Amino acid sequence: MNIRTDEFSLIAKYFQRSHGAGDDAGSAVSASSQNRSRRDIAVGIGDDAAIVIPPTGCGIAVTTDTMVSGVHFDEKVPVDAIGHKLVAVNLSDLAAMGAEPAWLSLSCAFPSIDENWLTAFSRGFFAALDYYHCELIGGDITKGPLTLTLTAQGIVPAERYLKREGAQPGDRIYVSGTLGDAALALAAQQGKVSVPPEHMAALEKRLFYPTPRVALGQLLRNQATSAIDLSDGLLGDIQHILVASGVGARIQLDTLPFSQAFAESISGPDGWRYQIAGGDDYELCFTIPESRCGNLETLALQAGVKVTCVGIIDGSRELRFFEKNQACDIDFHAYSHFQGA
Ligand SMILES: Nc1ncnc2c1ncn2[C@@H]1O[C@H](COP(=O)(O)OP(=O)(O)OP(=O)(O)O)[C@@H](O)[C@H]1O
Ligand SMILES: Cc1ncc(C[n+]2csc(CCOP(=O)(O)O)c2C)c(N)n1
Ligand SMILES: [Mg+2]
Repeated sequence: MNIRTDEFSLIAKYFQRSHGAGDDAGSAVSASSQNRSRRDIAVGIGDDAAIVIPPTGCGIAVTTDTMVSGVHFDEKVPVDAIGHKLVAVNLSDLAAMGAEPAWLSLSCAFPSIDENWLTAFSRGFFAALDYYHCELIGGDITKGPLTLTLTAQGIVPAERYLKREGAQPGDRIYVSGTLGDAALALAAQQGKVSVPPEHMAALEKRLFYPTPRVALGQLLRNQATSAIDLSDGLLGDIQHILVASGVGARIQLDTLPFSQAFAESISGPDGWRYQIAGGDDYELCFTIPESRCGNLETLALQAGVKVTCVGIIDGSRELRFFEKNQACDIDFHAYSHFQGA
């Protein structure tokens, strides 16, 4: 008797680990015999809920991010990149807490079943998941407008997680990597700005395949006083640190890190809009006492990314921007879903 409905065969074919993404659903094995890469999963896909066994003395960081067609991606995005980015944006939030990614749950709404789309999506999704040694432990599939929601759980030693709260006057403000590439790529795709064609691929790579700063986040557990990941743009996201910590900040716009492709595409004040207000960077912003800055850049490079000091925390409770120590007025806003709605 064939007891499968369409949803179950889709799960078996595209989301159940042991089958490999895109394999034939007919080769399904029971959930209990899955070859899981993690030993801390007692019950994975296939039961009413998953059961995970966290290490003793650790906290679990839990985060959720949704990606909606037309809002977070459009037809210009390669489908495997949608899978990659869904993992990356969630792991970026875990990185900002100093957590080690572990278990993921995926909820999907599909308007119809497109097997080519599912094959490409699951390829990007599982490649990212394997890279970060995470496991998909469950999810949900329904019919509806294309919407993908991932819940990620990560392990963090109790009391050693990072928070938005904790920045102190005098702390230096750092960002990882470079800012603005993804937002510039999106603006170029939308015809709002023109970019030299030879740089478009490098900029789009940052939009399509962001890199969550997972190793850096864990390294900062012993160093940073506060941290956040940059999804809406530094201008908006740093405000969350300032409000949570009850402090202010001065940012030096001329110190914001940029890629070569960005520098050769746009410069000066025109670029700041993309660097601080475009969003989609998925870099970390964190604060650290000056006394701990000495070997920070070397440590960060060991974690695979450069970090750059872009400002200082003060007691003003205001966010102010400077260019070469001259105050600058900023008349734009970070990314917001309901702006003007
Ligand atoms: N619908 C909701 N119900 C309860 N809490 C929510 C809801 N939406 C967001 N939050 C919580 O509000 C806080 C800020 O959420 P937000 O989605 O802005 O996080 P973020 O990390 O700044 O952005 P991103 O969505 O890019 O990860 C988080 O603690 C989040 O868990
Ligand atoms: C087609 C398309 N339109 C707009 C954007 C830009 N964008 C969408 S959501 C978001 C902030 C983070 O989202 P959230 O706060 O929901 O995590 C940004 C910067 C995009 N990437 N693709
Ligand atoms: Mg975040």
